[in-house]
Amino acid sequence: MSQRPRPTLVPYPGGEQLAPTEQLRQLVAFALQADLPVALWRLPNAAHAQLCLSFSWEEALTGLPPNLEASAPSGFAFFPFRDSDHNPALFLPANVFFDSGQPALFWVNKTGAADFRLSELRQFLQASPDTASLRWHQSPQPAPATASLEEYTALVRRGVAAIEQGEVQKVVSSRATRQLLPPSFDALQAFEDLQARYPQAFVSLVSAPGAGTWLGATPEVLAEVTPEGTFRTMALAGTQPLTPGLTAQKAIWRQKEIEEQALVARYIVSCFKQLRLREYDEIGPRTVVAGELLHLRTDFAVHLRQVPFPSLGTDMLRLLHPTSAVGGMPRQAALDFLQQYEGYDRAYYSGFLGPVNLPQAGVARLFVNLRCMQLRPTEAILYAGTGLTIDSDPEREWEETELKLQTAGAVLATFNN
Ligand SMILES: C=C(O[C@H]1C=CC=C(C(=O)O)[C@@H]1O)C(=O)O
Repeated sequence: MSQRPRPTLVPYPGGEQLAPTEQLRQLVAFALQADLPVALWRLPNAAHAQLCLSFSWEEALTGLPPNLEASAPSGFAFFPFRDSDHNPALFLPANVFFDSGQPALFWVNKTGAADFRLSELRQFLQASPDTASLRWHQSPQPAPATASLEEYTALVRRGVAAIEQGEVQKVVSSRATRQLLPPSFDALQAFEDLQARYPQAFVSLVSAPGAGTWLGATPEVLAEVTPEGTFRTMALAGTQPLTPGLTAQKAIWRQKEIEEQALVARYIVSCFKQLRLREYDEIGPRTVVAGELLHLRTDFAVHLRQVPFPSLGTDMLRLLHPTSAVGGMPRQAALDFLQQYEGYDRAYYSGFLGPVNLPQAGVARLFVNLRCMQLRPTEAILYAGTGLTIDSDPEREWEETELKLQTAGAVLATFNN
């Protein structure tokens, strides 16, 4: 990978007359009509959305998890659950970066075809383009198989049997479901809606040739390197609905969820051990709210300036994905089980995504792609999974997927009204 080029700040043509959401729409419209990849996101608890646009799709095909060091290229990582020709691992180089909190300008990173594309982009923006209908990228893969209640509960029973037989300790089964898009559906409006609904989530909308278009609001950090030089990750597992009157403080957890989450925490500790790192902070497990759900979460932090592990973020990322919150334990046995029995292609669901060195060098924010949907021209494919343990009840696991599907799915209903 090439070194980080220095960004140039460019005034946004006619930006002062436009709302930032309209500017985002224009930049997306440019990317889509030029067949280029684009990513939009809003960080947890942040006020503004950001955008990364690449001037070349070929350059986005990396095949490798991103490098998180400050000297590495800046861009947006979009990684599948399983890297394959069907679902390529992407790293969208940040040829253009736009922060809707600073709408007068955008950044340009000059690599490859940048000069030519930049003048094309300027002309496009100056011409006040019609952005009413956008042709989002569509995955070349067929829509995945969807599991009925009977099929999913059979998968859960199989998972429990594999645990009983000692083949795996925990496995996270999942399913997809298809829902027709309301005629008035608008992906950018849905992206806005998710931001308003879930201020603490990482909200994203990614559209790339070969991968299709994905929208989601995830609560799970996979790997972060903060501006203060701290590496962070979390063990998030165990689910119960946030029913009226219930609060995080009052939640009571069953043995099943406690064990399920403890396995994820133990897996993270085993990754630190593999790297021979002993100095880490561990806080939790605590109950946290994620939309209409509660989870158990343990937070891990490493102060990078106090330990001799300069590439810890990159090394941990390679060890963590896919974590036992989306695959299982032991990792390979759980992944083999899923490959054999899950019966559909997860694609980018339970992969990871987020900005790296963007906008600030040395800062990376990567999240597990949960509570998400794939958008196709007339339908949305929604995805959800549940961690199984020896005590799993199949119908209850189905119910849990139904609840998780509603997190992102809630935005579809707003277009029906
Ligand atoms: C796999 C998902 O959630 C994971 C994260 C939190 C809680 C989980 C659980 O309780 O099973 C899952 O491990 C999903 O949302 O599809």
